[in-house]
Amino acid sequence: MFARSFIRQTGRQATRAFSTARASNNSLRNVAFGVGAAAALGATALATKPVHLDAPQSTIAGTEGTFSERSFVMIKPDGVSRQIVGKIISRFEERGYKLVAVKTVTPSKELAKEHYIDLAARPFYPGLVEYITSGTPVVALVWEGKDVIRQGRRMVGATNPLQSDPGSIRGTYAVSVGRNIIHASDSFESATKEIGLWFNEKELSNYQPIAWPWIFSDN
Ligand SMILES: Nc1ncnc2c1ncn2[C@@H]1O[C@H](COP(=O)(O)OP(=O)(O)OP(=O)(O)O)[C@@H](O)[C@H]1O
Repeated sequence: MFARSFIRQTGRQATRAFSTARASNNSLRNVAFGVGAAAALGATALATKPVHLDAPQSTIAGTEGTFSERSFVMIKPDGVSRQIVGKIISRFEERGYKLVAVKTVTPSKELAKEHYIDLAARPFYPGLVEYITSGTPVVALVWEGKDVIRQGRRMVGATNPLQSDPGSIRGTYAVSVGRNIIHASDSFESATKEIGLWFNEKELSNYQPIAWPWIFSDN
């Protein structure tokens, strides 16, 4: 009962939170669009049916800004080789995030290059591809929950572990920027690209963790 009402409530809250966040940005544009639309549809349309330009984005990364948001996280070969996979997974589980997919992958050069394609012009790119394709596998993960992309990045810490907060994953386990243990999506667009690159839809699970009402409810 509690869980069921939570699911209904979280859906409403997510919608509400999303509408609030978007409302201020979009109100002027909506008014402008609404006036144009009203001319086309007749004045009644403007009075009774608000027109929204930006619907929440829904992709393989869930719906941005809601409880279904997903992030792609990868434990890199150094994390696997150092046998801290369980510790890293525990951090996300203990925070309350839902594990939606997990697998070990020994990435091909093509996959590693595509994953880091935005960095192709950087001098460290060839070494980065070598590192990710060393032959030791990575652990590819998808996590789901409220604000998981932003919070995931905070939990991972700054790119250079010497600048990562001490409590973060990189700040706890890493020292060198070239061996920084873990990757996490940095935006909804990146999460969409990365989850789609490493997983197909059928590999992503859909279930309700029993503790979620205790983790995500707002009063
Ligand atoms: N100066 C560097 N020397 C060597 N490797 C680097 C350097 N800068 C970044 N890298 C590697 O490239 C990865 C991608 O760099 P990016 O700038 O996208 O940081 P990030 O988003 O924190 O990292 P990631 O994408 O792995 O989560 C880093 O995690 C690190 O492994």
